[in-house]
Amino acid sequence: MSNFSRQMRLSSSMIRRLHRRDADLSSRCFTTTEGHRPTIVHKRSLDILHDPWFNKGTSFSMTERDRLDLRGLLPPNVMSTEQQIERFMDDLKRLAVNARDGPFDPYALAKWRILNRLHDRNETMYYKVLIANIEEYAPIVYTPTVGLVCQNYSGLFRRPRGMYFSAADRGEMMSMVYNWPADQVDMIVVTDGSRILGLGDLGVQGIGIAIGKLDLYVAAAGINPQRVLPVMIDVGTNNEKLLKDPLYLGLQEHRLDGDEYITVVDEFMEAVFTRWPHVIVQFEDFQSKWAFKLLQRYRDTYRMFNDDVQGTAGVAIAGLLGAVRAQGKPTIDFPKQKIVVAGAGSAGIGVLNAARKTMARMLGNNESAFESARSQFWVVDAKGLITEERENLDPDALPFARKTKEIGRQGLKEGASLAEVVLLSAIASAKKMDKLNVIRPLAGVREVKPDVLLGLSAVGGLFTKEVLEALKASTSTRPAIFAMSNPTKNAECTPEEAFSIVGDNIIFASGSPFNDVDLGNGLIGHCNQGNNMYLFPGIGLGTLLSGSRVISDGMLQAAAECLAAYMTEEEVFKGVIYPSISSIRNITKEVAAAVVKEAIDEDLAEGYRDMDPRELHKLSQENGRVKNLGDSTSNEKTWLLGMEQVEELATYVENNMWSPEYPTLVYKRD
Ligand SMILES: NC(=O)c1ccc[n+]([C@@H]2O[C@H](COP(=O)([O-])OP(=O)(O)OC[C@H]3O[C@@H](n4cnc5c(N)ncnc54)[C@H](O)[C@@H]3O)[C@@H](O)[C@H]2O)c1
Ligand SMILES: O=C(O)C[C@H](O)C(=O)O
Ligand SMILES: [Mg+2]
Repeated sequence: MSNFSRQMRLSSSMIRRLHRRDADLSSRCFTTTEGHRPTIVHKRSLDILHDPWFNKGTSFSMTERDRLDLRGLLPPNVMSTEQQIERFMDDLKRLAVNARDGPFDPYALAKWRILNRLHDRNETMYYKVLIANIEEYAPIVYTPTVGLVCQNYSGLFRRPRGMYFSAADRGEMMSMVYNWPADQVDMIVVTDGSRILGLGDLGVQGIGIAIGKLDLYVAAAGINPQRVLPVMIDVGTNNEKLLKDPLYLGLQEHRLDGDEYITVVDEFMEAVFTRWPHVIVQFEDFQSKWAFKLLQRYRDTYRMFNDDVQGTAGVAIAGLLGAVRAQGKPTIDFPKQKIVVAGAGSAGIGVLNAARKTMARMLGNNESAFESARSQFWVVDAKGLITEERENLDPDALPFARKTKEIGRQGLKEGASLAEVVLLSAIASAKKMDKLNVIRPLAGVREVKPDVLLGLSAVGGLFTKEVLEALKASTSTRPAIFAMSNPTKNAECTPEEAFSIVGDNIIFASGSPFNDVDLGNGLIGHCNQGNNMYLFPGIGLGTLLSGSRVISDGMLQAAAECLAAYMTEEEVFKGVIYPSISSIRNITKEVAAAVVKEAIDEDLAEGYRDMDPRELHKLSQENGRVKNLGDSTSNEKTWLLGMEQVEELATYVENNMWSPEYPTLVYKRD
């Protein structure tokens, strides 16, 4: 029996519940003076939802949803009209509240609503506005405002966007997927809402993040908006507030777990790849417990990747290499960097694995190189420093657990606080440097510190004054602070705090956008945005245009290298380690070209539309890219800055990017 047919067995209690609710609602809400006489409609599916005469939004009963091909096009919870009005009124009143995230924009949510209405009315115009003003509006349609949107989604929900596959749809997904009106879908971003940015479990409301990511796919990667599909897999929520909220739009059950959970996601994958065999699925904001498992489960069979694990890793590597260059050192000095990472979830572990691999490759790519690279990291999670003494240690974090022997020598212990680790890892690194006869000022232990402090903890303000003070005593010529957690209020520290406490000469990056800091005397403390938005659109586009069946480690590595090489020496020296978002379309084009090139080199490229693999191969031969990161003889020239342009491929990519222009329309009878 296939996975799919195994799931044909619906949860009967769930069905009974939904039908009971249907019956209640239809008797409550739709008895009019016209009695029960039905209205004949000549439309189905989205055409009904987009027609103000017939649309009932979340009030369509389950039987109507089935009859009118609406299943999956609405959040699963059927609402009464009273509930719909209550949601609307709550939202209307919320306008009076200063709805903002972070200190910047008190009108962020209002701007989102206006843009969203334009999105509903006229997609071409919406993307024209977004692309032309990407610096101003990316923070509205994407991080950080998208976090606020997800938190308030029940109130903000108007016209549905995307598809909802719920636990109650088990056994139905293969047919439901045909309710989506587009015959071609290139990109799906799917979430189960279990870890939305740093805001935790937001259940069905997490659909907002899939919508925001796909907005960037259209704006940055030029994916045709008619071929993107945001998806919410609603397997319930463990958010007690949402479970009790009568206006919540999702399934009000605790999350499915174990095999039950996996069979739902399996069925979804089977359904979408059956209807759209060439689609690419980006997994987004799954709690780490599932993020790694699902990635391992699907990555060799399907065209998929996990943005939080793999996209973030690439962006972090590019930034870490930028920080090395900003110190005036060659990138091959990266393996000497001492890095403290706060957060060992899907993002933190993704970054650690990629950084360790990159170091090991630079050191010769053998076992001792891997071992040596391991000792460059100190990892702190909610329970403090991770060591091999930790009980029930997550297997994904195990490779980074410090050894008992080492921590004894370093004066550290299992569970040591972040401030202790920042201070004491610095001492350890000083001792090692001493042994290596590297001259470092050792006047007092506080004089030495790690080179990098990187936060992916989702804990706002984690880099306290004490932690930053500890970092201040660094011997690094230019310590780097990556406060990568989102949204704004979850950032581990602000750039103001970092520059004012640690000093003007630091490198600073944050996941959400902050303004640069005026350091006085005409000096600017640059705030970089270290966000996976610089990579995921190019990874998706490159995969699409190469026609690769899978997304290999090499393709991800090529994307990261391309981003790292994007910045000039002059820029990194000024502390600018990531590009401006205003050039995101160009960056994405370059990243996509690098991904296509790698797919060709690995013999994975199967072509796209008229471009067959042979043609692609010819294009990539036009001018090759020197790629030498893994070479033990690599030096600055052959790695990174020796990366040649893949111009022909970049032109191929550019020619396949959609731009928002009105097409001429003509009418043709079916
Ligand atoms: N900038 C980016 O591009 C980017 C990309 C992915 C994730 N993120 C952000 O990173 C954060 C984490 O994402 P995730 O998927 O890894 O989440 P997660 O829930 O899987 O992991 C969070 C980790 O932080 C640890 N943690 C909690 N409290 C801590 C504390 N006081 N000190 C140290 N560690 C602590 C937890 O133990 C866990 O290991 C989120 O805020 C997310 O928005 C940013
Ligand atoms: O969504 C973002 O802004 C980045 C990242 O995917 C996150 O989960 O925080
Ligand atoms: Mg994410």
